[in-house]
Amino acid sequence: MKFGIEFVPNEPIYKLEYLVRLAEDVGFDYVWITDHYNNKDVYQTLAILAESTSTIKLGPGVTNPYVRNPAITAASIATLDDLSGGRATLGIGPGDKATFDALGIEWTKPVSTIRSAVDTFRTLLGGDKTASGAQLGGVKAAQEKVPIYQGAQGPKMLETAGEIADGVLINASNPKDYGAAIPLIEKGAKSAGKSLADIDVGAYTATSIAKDSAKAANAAKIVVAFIAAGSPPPVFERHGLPGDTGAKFGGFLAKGDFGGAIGAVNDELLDAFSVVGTPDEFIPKIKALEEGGVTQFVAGSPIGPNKEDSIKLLGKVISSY
Ligand SMILES: C[C@H](OP(=O)(O)OC[C@@H](O)[C@@H](O)[C@@H](O)Cn1c2nc(=O)[nH]c(=O)c-2cc2ccc(O)cc21)C(=O)N[C@@H](CCC(=O)N[C@@H](CCC(=O)O)C(=O)O)C(=O)O
Repeated sequence: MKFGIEFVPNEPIYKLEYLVRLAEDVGFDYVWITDHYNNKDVYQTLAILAESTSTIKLGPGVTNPYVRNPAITAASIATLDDLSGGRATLGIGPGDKATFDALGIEWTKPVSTIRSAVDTFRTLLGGDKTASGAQLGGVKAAQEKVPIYQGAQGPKMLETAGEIADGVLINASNPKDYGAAIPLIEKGAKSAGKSLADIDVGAYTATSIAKDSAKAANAAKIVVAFIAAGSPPPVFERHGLPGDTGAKFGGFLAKGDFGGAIGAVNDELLDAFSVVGTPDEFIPKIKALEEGGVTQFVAGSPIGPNKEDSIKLLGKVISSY
């Protein structure tokens, strides 16, 4: 099992730099930096992280092909790869509606747009010219092939990821979600003459680890409330949750009733939408994901009540895994 960690670049860069160096020291293999227009710029953040680390692989987790032209993303990734001595990875997803509404960008044909963007990345990062004549001249990726991961949830996106990407990052924390996703990824891989073994299946989980189980659970509740509010009905069905779960949490959050939302998160919801607990409680949960076909466990927000302590505890999990 590989281990990744996710950070949202919305805190002082020196703090993020410290936490990522700590993650590298305790044994994480990947760091993924989220990309939303209203946070710090993902590539400037990654450049700083590249300078202050030496082994951890790093990249956007995930950017999208709408806010930046794919050729600009390819140049940014080639620059990151150059800066980091060949440690760049590229996480690409269809982006989210809230972003495009706020920026007045039309969100059309996400599957075809991702497909075309990945084709452009592979052409430019490989040093070739696109059909429209774009070519990277002043910057070249350090490594032969920058791995491209696709952020995906929907069935078509999952199948596309299996077909065209080297890895997939799935916003899900429970083995039941991978039971549904993996056959689609495998179908896509096979359609491209690959096998599931060629795809790094990343579980982009809502993680919260602490020495005290209850404190770990409490730190995850608000994140679980947002995930529940944004999940489609088939997900609730898969987890045996009431069909109105999304509307219930959507209602709390729309009113700004975060206390009500947190109070309504029970153990069933925590189990469905997060990985929480003490280090000893974490190991069997990661094992269950691995048995379900996950090959990279990504510790996503909130990570725990105290990020620094939780990264150290995750280091214990990694070293004993
Ligand atoms: C578009 C959407 O795909 P999805 O994979 O479910 O998208 C949900 C999320 O993955 C997407 O919003 C991501 O960008 C969210 N996301 C992030 N989004 C961000 O904006 N920033 C981030 O940092 C970020 C991180 C992240 C990490 C992991 C992860 O899994 C997702 C992450 C969807 O609806 N897909 C459906 C329908 C696809 C569709 O629209 N099909 C049409 C059009 C087909 C065509 O495009 O040609 C059709 O069939 O006609 C499907 O896959 O079946």
